[in-house]
Amino acid sequence: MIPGRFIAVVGPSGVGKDTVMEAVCARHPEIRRVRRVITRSAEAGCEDAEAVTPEEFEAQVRRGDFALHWQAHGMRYGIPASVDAELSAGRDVLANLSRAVLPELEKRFDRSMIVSITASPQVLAARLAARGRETAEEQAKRLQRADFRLAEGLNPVVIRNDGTLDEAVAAFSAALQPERA
Ligand SMILES: Nc1ncnc2c1ncn2[C@@H]1O[C@H](COP(=O)(O)OP(=O)(O)O)[C@@H](O)[C@H]1O
Ligand SMILES: O=P(O)(O)OC[C@H]1O[C@H](OP(=O)(O)OP(=O)(O)O)[C@H](O)[C@@H]1O
Repeated sequence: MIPGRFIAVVGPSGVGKDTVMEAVCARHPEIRRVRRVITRSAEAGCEDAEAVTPEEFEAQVRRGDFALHWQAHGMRYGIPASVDAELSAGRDVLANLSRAVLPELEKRFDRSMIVSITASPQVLAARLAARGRETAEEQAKRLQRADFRLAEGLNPVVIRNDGTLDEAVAAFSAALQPERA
């Protein structure tokens, strides 16, 4: 059985990662979206993640429950190691990762793919304001991190999402095809 791919979606806050991933999963029901574990209160109106306290998160780290984990925006994020079972069954999985954790990605999974979603700084600012999930100060902090450079040697598929969502999803779907042909 060929293992599935870990498809990592990355990009600056507000670029549309969650939105694009939701649309891609709707178009490709065979791809599983990973349910992340985050020390963020569930009511923050975000993706369907498992909300835990920092203490619970640390306990899971110590138990080796995560395939990947990282800190960002004053929170901790984890990819459950249970993702290995999906991959071993030949299913592709999709998750939003920090750009900083990508070097670990390729070491941890036999087959991985990086999709880097981009948009102009003006679009990012407008989208974060429209989303209204963070305070103005938090939005400014996220915008400062917008041009974080990916590590050398990675080979991301780059998809622009400053047009319509359908255009970005079509490009994402096309990027998946060669492996799925
Ligand atoms: N192509 C698009 N056109 C217009 N609005 C978009 C587009 N993609 C995403 N959005 C909106 O931009 C905001 C940020 O999208 P989101 O998926 O939360 O970004 P991220 O997960 O990268 O932070 C949301 O309000 C979303 O509805
Ligand atoms: O290191 P970076 O590549 O800048 O990413 C920082 C964080 O932003 C994303 O999380 P989240 O989806 O909670 O934030 P977002 O919706 O604002 O992108 C991503 O999963 C990281 O945890």
